[in-house]
Amino acid sequence: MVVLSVPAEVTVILLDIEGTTTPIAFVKDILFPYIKENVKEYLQTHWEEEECQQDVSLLRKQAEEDAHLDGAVPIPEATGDGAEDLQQMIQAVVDNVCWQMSLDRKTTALKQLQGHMWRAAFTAGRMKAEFFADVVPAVRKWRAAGMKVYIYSSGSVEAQKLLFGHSTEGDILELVDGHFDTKIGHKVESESYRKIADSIGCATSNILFLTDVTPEASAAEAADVRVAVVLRPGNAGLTDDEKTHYSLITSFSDLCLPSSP
Ligand SMILES: CSCCC(=O)C(=O)COP(=O)(O)O
Ligand SMILES: [Mg+2]
Repeated sequence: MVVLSVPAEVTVILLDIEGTTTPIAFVKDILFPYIKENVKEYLQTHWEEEECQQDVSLLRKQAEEDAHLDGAVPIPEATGDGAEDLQQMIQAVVDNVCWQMSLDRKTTALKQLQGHMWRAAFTAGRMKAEFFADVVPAVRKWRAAGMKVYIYSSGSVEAQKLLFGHSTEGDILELVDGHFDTKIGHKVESESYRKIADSIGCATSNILFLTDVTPEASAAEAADVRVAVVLRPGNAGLTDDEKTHYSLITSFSDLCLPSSP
């Protein structure tokens, strides 16, 4: 059943991942536990590698910014003083990552490390990303109708590509015209949506953003982006005011493009 007519000026559909294309349960029960269970071993194995050192530097910088927060975990600078010092530092990174994850923080530092850790699991075929059944058919239809489809997730661009490249629907990366993450700005800040429009080369009013998170919808709307809030099994409930204010869909097939019958 069609419940939302896409405004004629919309040429770009911008998709959130968790709670929109992909069940929250997949992220919370599979992706995130993988990090918590493997972060220590990952750091011990990859510590000497340039990529891992860059991840640790970014986490340390984030920890400095977070110093004022309750329960924040500092990451000391390396003293180069033996194996014990190294193990202490690795433990501090582990504790910092677990603390950030306990708050479901969306920092670029955390998301970058997570993306690098998931790479091994996805490329080895040990993990496949789940997508709601309506997602792939709808995206194919939108693209056939001339729409561009972009992703904007707090998950790093690298992690996004892993999910789309290794999904239960196969490699569906080719269905996406481009990816944005928190490097362009946070999803609850309107400026991020203006920058995304600039980067795509369109007006914000040409974009329809689909998300499950109302503070993200509100930030996008303030930037004159068209918005629909996606209701999926397992998503957080909406207040009555939010239900009245936002266009709501429960499936991508609820969207009717201007030229659709
Ligand atoms: C795309 S990586 C996995 C999901 C993730 O880490 C995350 O933070 C999801 O954020 P979203 O903005 O897609 O809700
Ligand atoms: Mg989401």
